[in-house]
Amino acid sequence: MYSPTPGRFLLRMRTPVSEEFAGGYPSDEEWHGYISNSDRVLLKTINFASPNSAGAVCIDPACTWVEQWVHRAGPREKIYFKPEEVKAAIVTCGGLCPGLNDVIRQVVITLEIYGVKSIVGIPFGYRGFSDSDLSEMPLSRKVVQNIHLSGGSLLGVSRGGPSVSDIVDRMQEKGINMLFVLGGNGTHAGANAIHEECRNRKLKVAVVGVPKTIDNDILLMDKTFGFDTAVEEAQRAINSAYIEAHSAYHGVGIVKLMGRDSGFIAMHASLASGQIDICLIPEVPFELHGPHGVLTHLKYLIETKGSAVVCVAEGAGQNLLQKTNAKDASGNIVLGDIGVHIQQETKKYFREIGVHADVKYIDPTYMIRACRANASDGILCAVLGQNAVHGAFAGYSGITVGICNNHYVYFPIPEVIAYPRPVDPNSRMWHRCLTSTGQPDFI
Ligand SMILES: Nc1ncnc2c1ncn2[C@@H]1O[C@H](COP(=O)(O)OP(=O)(O)OP(=O)(O)O)[C@@H](O)[C@H]1O
Ligand SMILES: O=P(O)(O)OC[C@H]1O[C@](O)(CO)[C@@H](O)[C@@H]1O
Ligand SMILES: [Mg+2]
Repeated sequence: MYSPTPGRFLLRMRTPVSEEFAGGYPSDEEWHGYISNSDRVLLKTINFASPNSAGAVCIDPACTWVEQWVHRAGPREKIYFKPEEVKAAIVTCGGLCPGLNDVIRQVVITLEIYGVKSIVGIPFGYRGFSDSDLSEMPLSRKVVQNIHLSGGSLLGVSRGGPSVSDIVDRMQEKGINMLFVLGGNGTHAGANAIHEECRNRKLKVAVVGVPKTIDNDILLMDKTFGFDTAVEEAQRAINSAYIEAHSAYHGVGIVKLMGRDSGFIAMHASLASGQIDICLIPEVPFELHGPHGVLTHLKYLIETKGSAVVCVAEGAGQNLLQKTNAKDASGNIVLGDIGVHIQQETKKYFREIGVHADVKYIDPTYMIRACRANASDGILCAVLGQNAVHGAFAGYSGITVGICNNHYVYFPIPEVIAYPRPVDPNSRMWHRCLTSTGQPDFI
Protein backbone atom coordinates (compact mmCIF):
# COMPACT_ATOMS: atom_id res chain seq x y z
CA MET A 1 0.00 0.00 0.00
CA TYR A 2 2.86 2.40 0.90
CA SER A 3 6.07 2.51 -1.08
CA PRO A 4 9.12 1.41 0.90
CA THR A 5 12.34 3.40 1.21
CA PRO A 6 15.85 2.09 1.94
CA GLY A 7 16.37 1.21 5.61
CA ARG A 8 18.20 3.69 7.80
CA PHE A 9 19.08 1.31 10.58
CA LEU A 10 22.85 1.19 10.27
CA LEU A 11 24.31 -2.16 11.16
CA ARG A 12 27.82 -0.76 10.85
CA MET A 13 28.53 2.73 12.00
CA ARG A 14 31.34 5.29 12.16
CA THR A 15 31.42 8.26 14.45
CA PRO A 16 29.63 11.02 12.55
CA VAL A 17 32.72 13.26 12.72
CA SER A 18 34.61 10.88 10.40
CA GLU A 19 34.41 12.62 7.02
CA GLU A 20 35.17 9.46 5.10
CA PHE A 21 31.97 7.77 6.26
CA ALA A 22 29.84 10.77 7.18
CA GLY A 23 26.72 9.08 5.83
CA GLY A 24 27.52 5.65 7.25
CA TYR A 25 29.08 2.75 5.38
CA PRO A 26 28.65 2.67 1.59
CA SER A 27 25.34 0.96 0.81
CA ASP A 28 26.74 -1.15 -2.03
CA GLU A 29 28.53 -3.48 0.40
CA GLU A 30 27.71 -7.09 -0.28
CA TRP A 31 27.16 -7.96 3.36
CA HIS A 32 24.31 -5.99 4.83
CA GLY A 33 23.00 -8.19 7.60
CA TYR A 34 19.34 -7.40 7.07
CA ILE A 35 16.55 -9.91 7.53
CA SER A 36 14.71 -10.95 4.39
CA ASN A 37 10.93 -10.66 4.44
CA SER A 38 10.91 -14.27 3.28
CA ASP A 39 12.97 -15.58 6.23
CA ARG A 40 10.81 -17.89 8.33
CA VAL A 41 11.10 -19.70 11.67
CA LEU A 42 9.54 -23.10 12.26
CA LEU A 43 6.76 -22.90 14.85
CA LYS A 44 6.81 -26.54 15.98
CA THR A 45 10.04 -28.51 15.91
CA ILE A 46 8.97 -31.96 17.13
CA ASN A 47 7.48 -34.46 14.70
CA PHE A 48 5.39 -36.48 17.19
CA ALA A 49 5.09 -40.18 16.33
CA SER A 50 1.64 -40.45 17.90
CA PRO A 51 -0.79 -38.47 20.06
CA ASN A 52 0.44 -40.59 22.99
CA SER A 53 3.90 -38.99 22.99
CA ALA A 54 4.28 -36.64 25.98
CA GLY A 55 3.10 -33.15 25.14
CA ALA A 56 1.96 -34.11 21.64
CA VAL A 57 -0.27 -31.63 19.84
CA CYS A 58 -1.69 -33.34 16.75
CA ILE A 59 -4.13 -32.38 14.03
CA ASP A 60 -5.21 -35.97 13.38
CA PRO A 61 -4.81 -39.48 14.90
CA ALA A 62 -1.75 -40.14 12.70
CA CYS A 63 -0.14 -36.99 14.04
CA THR A 64 0.57 -35.82 10.50
CA TRP A 65 3.45 -33.40 10.34
CA VAL A 66 2.39 -29.93 9.20
CA GLU A 67 5.00 -27.27 8.79
CA GLN A 68 3.97 -23.96 10.33
CA TRP A 69 6.12 -20.88 10.01
CA VAL A 70 6.29 -17.40 11.44
CA HIS A 71 8.14 -14.33 10.17
CA ARG A 72 11.68 -13.88 11.42
CA ALA A 73 12.16 -10.65 13.37
CA GLY A 74 14.86 -8.06 12.69
CA PRO A 75 15.84 -5.05 10.58
CA ARG A 76 14.71 -4.94 6.94
CA GLU A 77 16.47 -3.43 3.96
CA LYS A 78 13.34 -1.49 3.01
CA ILE A 79 11.33 0.47 5.56
CA TYR A 80 7.77 1.76 5.39
CA PHE A 81 8.04 4.89 7.53
CA LYS A 82 10.18 7.97 7.02
CA PRO A 83 11.88 8.40 10.41
CA GLU A 84 11.42 12.18 10.35
CA GLU A 85 7.65 11.68 9.96
CA VAL A 86 7.38 9.27 12.89
CA LYS A 87 5.92 10.13 16.26
CA ALA A 88 6.42 7.03 18.38
CA ALA A 89 4.67 6.33 21.68
CA ILE A 90 5.31 3.64 24.29
CA VAL A 91 2.74 2.47 26.81
CA THR A 92 3.03 -0.11 29.61
CA CYS A 93 -0.20 -1.71 30.89
CA GLY A 94 -1.42 -4.37 33.34
CA GLY A 95 0.68 -5.45 36.32
CA LEU A 96 4.38 -4.81 36.76
CA CYS A 97 6.96 -7.17 35.33
CA PRO A 98 10.76 -7.23 35.65
CA GLY A 99 12.30 -5.84 32.46
CA LEU A 100 9.71 -3.23 31.49
CA ASN A 101 12.33 -0.50 31.76
CA ASP A 102 14.81 -2.58 29.76
CA VAL A 103 12.32 -2.83 26.89
CA ILE A 104 11.40 0.88 27.03
CA ARG A 105 15.10 1.71 26.92
CA GLN A 106 15.82 -0.48 23.89
CA VAL A 107 12.78 0.78 21.98
CA VAL A 108 13.90 4.38 22.48
CA ILE A 109 17.54 3.70 21.61
CA THR A 110 16.62 1.76 18.45
CA LEU A 111 14.13 4.41 17.31
CA GLU A 112 16.86 7.03 17.65
CA ILE A 113 19.25 4.94 15.55
CA TYR A 114 16.58 4.88 12.80
CA GLY A 115 16.53 8.67 13.07
CA VAL A 116 13.25 9.16 14.93
CA LYS A 117 13.22 12.44 16.84
CA SER A 118 9.74 12.41 18.34
CA ILE A 119 9.39 9.70 21.02
CA VAL A 120 6.99 9.89 23.96
CA GLY A 121 5.87 7.73 26.85
CA ILE A 122 2.15 7.44 27.70
CA PRO A 123 1.82 7.59 31.50
CA PHE A 124 0.03 4.91 33.52
CA GLY A 125 -1.11 2.53 30.80
CA TYR A 126 -4.05 3.12 28.45
CA ARG A 127 -5.41 5.50 31.12
CA GLY A 128 -2.70 7.98 30.03
CA PHE A 129 -4.56 8.44 26.73
CA SER A 130 -7.68 9.77 28.45
CA ASP A 131 -6.80 11.47 31.75
CA SER A 132 -6.34 15.17 31.02
CA ASP A 133 -4.04 15.65 34.02
CA LEU A 134 -1.58 13.06 32.67
CA SER A 135 0.75 14.42 30.01
CA GLU A 136 3.00 12.45 27.67
CA MET A 137 6.65 12.08 28.67
CA PRO A 138 9.33 13.03 26.10
CA LEU A 139 11.84 10.18 25.77
CA SER A 140 15.40 10.10 24.45
CA ARG A 141 18.53 8.00 24.93
CA LYS A 142 19.56 10.45 27.63
CA VAL A 143 16.30 9.99 29.57
CA VAL A 144 16.30 6.18 29.38
CA GLN A 145 20.04 5.53 29.72
CA ASN A 146 19.92 4.08 33.24
CA ILE A 147 16.28 3.15 33.75
CA HIS A 148 16.93 -0.59 33.46
CA LEU A 149 18.90 -0.44 36.70
CA SER A 150 15.66 -0.47 38.64
CA GLY A 151 12.44 -2.47 38.49
CA GLY A 152 8.96 -1.14 37.75
CA SER A 153 8.06 1.02 34.77
CA LEU A 154 9.38 4.53 34.16
CA LEU A 155 5.99 5.29 32.61
CA GLY A 156 3.81 3.68 35.29
CA VAL A 157 1.16 1.01 34.69
CA SER A 158 -2.57 0.64 35.27
CA ARG A 159 -5.54 -1.62 34.66
CA GLY A 160 -8.80 -0.44 33.06
CA GLY A 161 -8.93 2.79 31.07
CA PRO A 162 -10.62 4.42 28.04
CA SER A 163 -12.36 2.77 25.10
CA VAL A 164 -10.38 1.79 22.01
CA SER A 165 -12.11 4.47 19.97
CA ASP A 166 -11.11 7.16 22.54
CA ILE A 167 -7.51 5.87 22.46
CA VAL A 168 -7.36 6.15 18.67
CA ASP A 169 -8.96 9.63 18.83
CA ARG A 170 -6.15 10.74 21.17
CA MET A 171 -3.53 9.10 18.94
CA GLN A 172 -4.86 11.08 15.97
CA GLU A 173 -4.89 14.31 17.99
CA LYS A 174 -1.33 13.75 19.14
CA GLY A 175 -0.12 12.59 15.71
CA ILE A 176 1.13 9.23 17.01
CA ASN A 177 1.83 6.86 14.10
CA MET A 178 3.89 4.19 15.90
CA LEU A 179 2.62 2.65 19.11
CA PHE A 180 4.62 0.18 21.18
CA VAL A 181 2.44 -1.63 23.67
CA LEU A 182 3.99 -3.55 26.55
CA GLY A 183 1.54 -5.77 28.39
CA GLY A 184 -0.09 -9.14 28.88
CA ASN A 185 -3.13 -10.81 27.33
CA GLY A 186 -5.51 -7.96 28.10
CA THR A 187 -3.14 -5.28 26.86
CA HIS A 188 -2.59 -7.21 23.63
CA ALA A 189 -6.35 -7.57 23.09
CA GLY A 190 -6.42 -3.78 23.41
CA ALA A 191 -3.44 -3.36 21.06
CA ASN A 192 -5.08 -5.52 18.41
CA ALA A 193 -8.33 -3.56 18.74
CA ILE A 194 -6.36 -0.30 18.36
CA HIS A 195 -4.69 -1.73 15.25
CA GLU A 196 -8.09 -2.70 13.78
CA GLU A 197 -9.58 0.69 14.60
CA CYS A 198 -6.63 2.45 12.91
CA ARG A 199 -7.14 0.25 9.87
CA ASN A 200 -10.85 1.05 9.75
CA ARG A 201 -10.01 4.75 9.88
CA LYS A 202 -7.36 4.18 7.17
CA LEU A 203 -4.58 5.59 9.36
CA LYS A 204 -0.99 4.70 8.59
CA VAL A 205 -0.15 3.55 12.09
CA ALA A 206 2.01 0.65 13.28
CA VAL A 207 0.86 -1.00 16.51
CA VAL A 208 3.45 -3.44 17.85
CA GLY A 209 3.24 -5.39 21.10
CA VAL A 210 5.90 -6.72 23.43
CA PRO A 211 4.41 -9.49 25.61
CA LYS A 212 5.00 -8.76 29.28
CA THR A 213 3.98 -11.24 31.91
CA ILE A 214 5.70 -13.03 34.73
CA ASP A 215 2.97 -15.68 34.35
CA ASN A 216 4.43 -16.83 30.98
CA ASP A 217 0.88 -17.37 29.78
CA ILE A 218 1.22 -16.18 26.17
CA LEU A 219 0.74 -18.86 23.51
CA LEU A 220 3.44 -20.09 21.09
CA MET A 221 6.42 -18.43 22.78
CA ASP A 222 9.33 -20.16 24.48
CA LYS A 223 8.91 -17.70 27.35
CA THR A 224 8.00 -14.10 28.10
CA PHE A 225 10.36 -11.58 29.66
CA GLY A 226 10.17 -11.27 33.44
CA PHE A 227 9.33 -14.93 33.91
CA ASP A 228 12.92 -16.06 34.61
CA THR A 229 13.43 -13.24 37.10
CA ALA A 230 10.15 -14.02 38.88
CA VAL A 231 11.15 -17.69 39.17
CA GLU A 232 14.53 -16.66 40.54
CA GLU A 233 13.00 -14.28 43.10
CA ALA A 234 10.56 -16.98 44.15
CA GLN A 235 13.55 -19.08 45.23
CA ARG A 236 14.02 -16.81 48.24
CA ALA A 237 10.48 -17.46 49.47
CA ILE A 238 10.77 -21.20 48.87
CA ASN A 239 14.13 -21.41 50.57
CA SER A 240 12.80 -19.53 53.62
CA ALA A 241 9.78 -21.83 53.79
CA TYR A 242 12.09 -24.84 53.55
CA ILE A 243 14.40 -23.59 56.30
CA GLU A 244 11.44 -22.77 58.58
CA ALA A 245 9.80 -26.14 57.95
CA HIS A 246 13.03 -28.09 58.21
CA SER A 247 14.03 -26.42 61.47
CA ALA A 248 10.66 -26.90 63.16
CA TYR A 249 9.31 -30.05 64.77
CA HIS A 250 6.83 -31.38 62.17
CA GLY A 251 7.21 -28.23 60.12
CA VAL A 252 4.99 -27.51 57.11
CA GLY A 253 5.98 -24.64 54.83
CA ILE A 254 3.46 -23.25 52.34
CA VAL A 255 4.40 -20.78 49.61
CA LYS A 256 1.88 -19.11 47.32
CA LEU A 257 3.20 -17.73 44.02
CA MET A 258 1.53 -15.60 41.35
CA GLY A 259 -0.04 -17.26 38.35
CA ARG A 260 -3.64 -16.32 37.73
CA ASP A 261 -4.46 -18.90 35.05
CA SER A 262 -1.20 -20.76 34.54
CA GLY A 263 1.13 -22.57 36.89
CA PHE A 264 4.42 -21.89 35.09
CA ILE A 265 5.96 -19.87 37.93
CA ALA A 266 5.03 -22.47 40.56
CA MET A 267 6.20 -25.36 38.38
CA HIS A 268 9.54 -23.81 37.43
CA ALA A 269 10.20 -22.42 40.90
CA SER A 270 9.51 -25.86 42.41
CA LEU A 271 11.78 -27.56 39.91
CA ALA A 272 14.55 -24.98 40.35
CA SER A 273 14.51 -25.13 44.15
CA GLY A 274 14.47 -28.89 44.62
CA GLN A 275 12.91 -28.12 48.02
CA ILE A 276 9.25 -28.61 47.17
CA ASP A 277 7.32 -31.76 48.10
CA ILE A 278 3.96 -30.72 46.66
CA CYS A 279 3.40 -28.37 43.74
CA LEU A 280 -0.19 -27.32 43.01
CA ILE A 281 -1.15 -25.52 39.80
CA PRO A 282 -4.44 -24.35 38.22
CA GLU A 283 -4.20 -26.86 35.36
CA VAL A 284 -4.15 -29.93 37.61
CA PRO A 285 -7.19 -30.49 39.84
CA PHE A 286 -6.60 -31.67 43.39
CA GLU A 287 -8.46 -32.45 46.59
CA LEU A 288 -7.30 -31.37 50.02
CA HIS A 289 -9.28 -33.92 52.03
CA GLY A 290 -9.88 -37.65 51.59
CA PRO A 291 -7.54 -40.63 51.24
CA HIS A 292 -5.85 -39.21 48.12
CA GLY A 293 -5.93 -35.58 49.25
CA VAL A 294 -3.01 -33.22 49.82
CA LEU A 295 -3.46 -33.34 53.61
CA THR A 296 -3.13 -37.13 53.79
CA HIS A 297 0.12 -36.87 51.83
CA LEU A 298 1.33 -34.09 54.15
CA LYS A 299 0.74 -36.41 57.11
CA TYR A 300 2.74 -39.12 55.31
CA LEU A 301 5.59 -36.66 54.67
CA ILE A 302 5.62 -35.49 58.30
CA GLU A 303 5.77 -39.11 59.46
CA THR A 304 8.45 -40.18 56.99
CA LYS A 305 10.72 -37.16 56.64
CA GLY A 306 9.69 -34.86 59.48
CA SER A 307 8.77 -31.78 57.40
CA ALA A 308 7.24 -30.76 54.08
CA VAL A 309 7.01 -27.76 51.76
CA VAL A 310 4.08 -26.94 49.48
CA CYS A 311 4.19 -24.51 46.54
CA VAL A 312 0.80 -23.37 45.27
CA ALA A 313 -0.04 -21.12 42.33
CA GLU A 314 -2.60 -18.42 43.13
CA GLY A 315 -5.03 -19.70 40.50
CA ALA A 316 -4.92 -23.31 41.74
CA GLY A 317 -7.84 -25.02 43.50
CA GLN A 318 -10.31 -22.17 42.94
CA ASN A 319 -13.09 -24.79 42.92
CA LEU A 320 -12.38 -25.33 46.64
CA LEU A 321 -13.10 -21.67 47.46
CA GLN A 322 -16.21 -19.54 47.53
CA LYS A 323 -16.66 -17.47 44.36
CA THR A 324 -16.87 -13.71 44.91
CA ASN A 325 -17.83 -12.55 41.37
CA ALA A 326 -15.60 -9.53 41.99
CA LYS A 327 -13.59 -8.16 39.04
CA ASP A 328 -10.69 -5.73 38.79
CA ALA A 329 -10.68 -2.56 36.65
CA SER A 330 -9.71 -4.58 33.55
CA GLY A 331 -12.46 -7.16 34.07
CA ASN A 332 -10.17 -9.89 35.43
CA ILE A 333 -11.86 -12.11 38.03
CA VAL A 334 -10.55 -11.49 41.56
CA LEU A 335 -9.39 -14.88 42.81
CA GLY A 336 -10.00 -16.43 46.21
CA ASP A 337 -6.92 -16.89 48.41
CA ILE A 338 -5.92 -20.53 47.99
CA GLY A 339 -2.73 -20.05 50.02
CA VAL A 340 -4.56 -18.91 53.15
CA HIS A 341 -7.16 -21.64 52.63
CA ILE A 342 -4.50 -24.38 52.50
CA GLN A 343 -2.79 -22.91 55.56
CA GLN A 344 -6.06 -22.92 57.56
CA GLU A 345 -7.12 -26.38 56.39
CA THR A 346 -3.68 -27.82 57.20
CA LYS A 347 -3.72 -26.43 60.74
CA LYS A 348 -7.28 -27.70 61.25
CA TYR A 349 -6.50 -31.16 59.84
CA PHE A 350 -3.47 -31.81 62.04
CA ARG A 351 -5.32 -30.46 65.09
CA GLU A 352 -8.22 -32.82 64.39
CA ILE A 353 -6.04 -35.92 63.93
CA GLY A 354 -4.04 -35.02 67.04
CA VAL A 355 -0.68 -34.74 65.28
CA HIS A 356 1.54 -31.76 66.06
CA ALA A 357 2.28 -29.58 63.01
CA ASP A 358 4.05 -26.23 62.85
CA VAL A 359 2.58 -24.52 59.80
CA LYS A 360 4.39 -21.49 58.30
CA TYR A 361 2.88 -19.58 55.37
CA ILE A 362 4.80 -17.29 53.02
CA ASP A 363 3.18 -15.17 50.29
CA PRO A 364 5.84 -13.08 48.54
CA THR A 365 3.17 -11.47 46.30
CA TYR A 366 4.63 -8.47 44.47
CA MET A 367 8.21 -9.18 45.59
CA ILE A 368 8.70 -11.55 42.67
CA ARG A 369 7.77 -8.97 40.04
CA ALA A 370 8.67 -5.55 41.50
CA CYS A 371 12.35 -6.16 40.95
CA ARG A 372 15.02 -5.57 38.35
CA ALA A 373 15.35 -8.06 35.49
CA ASN A 374 18.07 -10.67 35.83
CA ALA A 375 20.77 -11.02 33.16
CA SER A 376 18.89 -13.53 31.03
CA ASP A 377 15.71 -11.42 31.04
CA GLY A 378 17.84 -8.32 30.39
CA ILE A 379 19.05 -9.86 27.14
CA LEU A 380 15.57 -11.06 26.17
CA CYS A 381 14.19 -7.54 26.77
CA ALA A 382 16.96 -5.96 24.70
CA VAL A 383 16.28 -8.20 21.71
CA LEU A 384 12.49 -7.87 21.96
CA GLY A 385 12.64 -4.08 22.32
CA GLN A 386 14.89 -3.71 19.28
CA ASN A 387 12.81 -6.13 17.22
CA ALA A 388 9.60 -4.28 18.07
CA VAL A 389 11.04 -1.19 16.38
CA HIS A 390 12.33 -3.17 13.39
CA GLY A 391 8.84 -4.68 13.02
CA ALA A 392 7.16 -1.27 12.98
CA PHE A 393 9.60 0.06 10.37
CA ALA A 394 9.14 -3.12 8.32
CA GLY A 395 5.52 -2.07 7.98
CA TYR A 396 3.93 -4.62 10.30
CA SER A 397 1.02 -3.72 12.57
CA GLY A 398 -1.13 -5.83 14.89
CA ILE A 399 1.90 -7.99 15.64
CA THR A 400 3.87 -8.84 18.72
CA VAL A 401 7.47 -9.94 19.17
CA GLY A 402 8.54 -13.16 20.77
CA ILE A 403 11.07 -15.94 21.02
CA CYS A 404 10.17 -19.22 19.35
CA ASN A 405 12.51 -22.22 19.31
CA ASN A 406 15.34 -19.87 20.28
CA HIS A 407 14.72 -17.54 17.32
CA TYR A 408 13.09 -14.13 17.44
CA VAL A 409 9.89 -13.78 15.47
CA TYR A 410 6.78 -11.69 14.78
CA PHE A 411 3.42 -13.23 15.69
CA PRO A 412 -0.03 -11.96 14.69
CA ILE A 413 -1.51 -10.80 18.02
CA PRO A 414 -4.79 -12.83 17.85
CA GLU A 415 -2.78 -16.07 17.51
CA VAL A 416 -1.00 -15.63 20.83
CA ILE A 417 -3.88 -14.38 23.00
CA ALA A 418 -6.67 -16.74 21.92
CA TYR A 419 -6.57 -18.05 25.50
CA PRO A 420 -4.03 -17.97 28.36
CA ARG A 421 -1.28 -20.51 27.69
CA PRO A 422 -1.63 -23.32 30.24
CA VAL A 423 0.89 -25.79 31.62
CA ASP A 424 0.19 -29.03 29.77
CA PRO A 425 -0.29 -31.73 32.43
CA ASN A 426 0.94 -34.24 29.81
CA SER A 427 4.09 -32.28 29.09
CA ARG A 428 7.58 -33.44 29.91
CA MET A 429 8.14 -30.38 32.09
CA TRP A 430 5.21 -31.16 34.39
CA HIS A 431 6.36 -34.79 34.56
CA ARG A 432 9.85 -33.56 35.46
CA CYS A 433 8.36 -31.44 38.22
CA LEU A 434 6.45 -34.47 39.56
CA THR A 435 9.62 -36.56 39.41
CA SER A 436 11.40 -33.90 41.44
CA THR A 437 8.71 -33.48 44.11
CA GLY A 438 7.75 -37.14 44.26
CA GLN A 439 4.11 -36.19 44.79
CA PRO A 440 1.23 -38.54 43.89
CA ASP A 441 -2.06 -37.59 42.19
CA PHE A 442 -4.35 -35.76 44.60
CA ILE A 443 -7.66 -36.85 43.15
N1 LIG B 1 -10.46 -7.36 25.42
C1 LIG B 1 -9.89 -6.16 25.59
N2 LIG B 1 -10.04 -5.19 24.66
C2 LIG B 1 -9.47 -3.98 24.83
N3 LIG B 1 -8.73 -3.63 25.90
C3 LIG B 1 -8.55 -4.55 26.85
C4 LIG B 1 -9.11 -5.86 26.77
N4 LIG B 1 -8.77 -6.56 27.87
C5 LIG B 1 -8.03 -5.72 28.63
N5 LIG B 1 -7.89 -4.53 28.02
C6 LIG B 1 -7.14 -3.39 28.53
O1 LIG B 1 -5.76 -3.76 28.61
C7 LIG B 1 -5.16 -3.22 29.78
C8 LIG B 1 -4.44 -4.27 30.56
O2 LIG B 1 -5.27 -5.41 30.79
P1 LIG B 1 -5.06 -6.35 32.06
O3 LIG B 1 -5.24 -5.52 33.30
O4 LIG B 1 -5.91 -7.54 31.89
O5 LIG B 1 -3.52 -6.69 32.05
P2 LIG B 1 -2.68 -7.65 31.13
O6 LIG B 1 -2.24 -6.92 29.93
O7 LIG B 1 -3.44 -8.92 30.87
O8 LIG B 1 -1.42 -7.90 32.03
P3 LIG B 1 -1.28 -8.86 33.32
O9 LIG B 1 -0.51 -10.05 32.83
O10 LIG B 1 -0.53 -8.07 34.29
O11 LIG B 1 -2.66 -9.22 33.79
C9 LIG B 1 -6.27 -2.54 30.58
O12 LIG B 1 -6.11 -1.15 30.44
C10 LIG B 1 -7.55 -3.04 29.95
O13 LIG B 1 -8.54 -2.05 29.95
O1 LIG C 1 -2.55 -7.13 41.95
P1 LIG C 1 -2.42 -6.89 40.51
O2 LIG C 1 -1.57 -5.75 40.13
O3 LIG C 1 -3.74 -6.85 39.81
O4 LIG C 1 -1.63 -8.15 39.85
C1 LIG C 1 -1.85 -9.48 40.17
C2 LIG C 1 -1.75 -10.34 38.95
O5 LIG C 1 -0.64 -10.06 38.16
C3 LIG C 1 -0.13 -11.26 37.60
O6 LIG C 1 1.12 -11.48 38.12
C4 LIG C 1 0.01 -11.14 36.14
O7 LIG C 1 0.97 -10.13 35.87
C5 LIG C 1 -1.08 -12.37 38.03
O8 LIG C 1 -0.47 -13.58 38.25
C6 LIG C 1 -1.68 -11.78 39.27
O9 LIG C 1 -2.95 -12.31 39.52
MG1 LIG D 1 -4.14 -10.35 32.07
